[in-house]
Amino acid sequence: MRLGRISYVNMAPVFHRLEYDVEEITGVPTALNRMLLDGQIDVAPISSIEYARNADHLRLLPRLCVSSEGAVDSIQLVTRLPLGRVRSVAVTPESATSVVLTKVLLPGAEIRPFEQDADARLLIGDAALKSAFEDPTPHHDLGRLWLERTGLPMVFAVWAAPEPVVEGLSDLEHALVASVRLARSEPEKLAYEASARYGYPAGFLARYFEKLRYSFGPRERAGLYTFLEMARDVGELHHVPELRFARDLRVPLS
Ligand SMILES: C=C(O[C@@H]1C=C(C(=O)O)C=C[C@H]1O)C(=O)O
Repeated sequence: MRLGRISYVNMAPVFHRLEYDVEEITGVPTALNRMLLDGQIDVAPISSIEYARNADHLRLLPRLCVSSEGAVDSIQLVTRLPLGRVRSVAVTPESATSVVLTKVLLPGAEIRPFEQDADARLLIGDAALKSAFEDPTPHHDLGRLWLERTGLPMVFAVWAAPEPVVEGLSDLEHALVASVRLARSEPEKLAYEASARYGYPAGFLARYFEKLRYSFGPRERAGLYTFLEMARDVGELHHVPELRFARDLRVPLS
């Protein structure tokens, strides 16, 4: 099975002790989004907005997502201006969901390619973590702004598989969930190993992993639907799809 892996430290808990035979295909979110839709990967964590745009031929893993309830640390809008005065945002090419989240939260701002000058810059993943750690310019955490606006968690990524789904998908999901559980039960080991691999201080990473959520429960699903409705309202989605899960395929047709 070809399994996508986001090239950021946010995947460390999911792959902490993954006991399943997979070929790992690593990339930034927009690269994994494209590879999954092109059929080069069997299952991957992809940007939640990209799932919604292609929901009619994808199935979701029901137990996993990448979300936060409040500050996430790794999705940052960096600007010297007060947010209310930001008229343009240069966005990282690695993100799909957070670009739309920026449009939802700052509907008046123009979105520009990363290379261009703008009032603010949108960073995600390890670049956002590093910037929040090193750059004294004010950073606005989009997970926190989303919670203040809606009272809900923000779902950045979901695990999706193209239909017909690859065999063994629910066993893989079980193995991913077991890895996250084990990671949660030994947070120091997780933080030290992730620190050795990704190069951030272990204590800093331990705090980061506490903010990230991987279980895809009712509150996360409510947060996702709310985000998709708001994405539709700003013209970034034609319609809000039903969330269709891989598990549903097990129900016998009769
Ligand atoms: C929390 C994160 O969420 C990421 C944000 C994504 C996006 O904006 O499209 C996609 C995948 C997630 O890994 C992060 O990587 O920092």
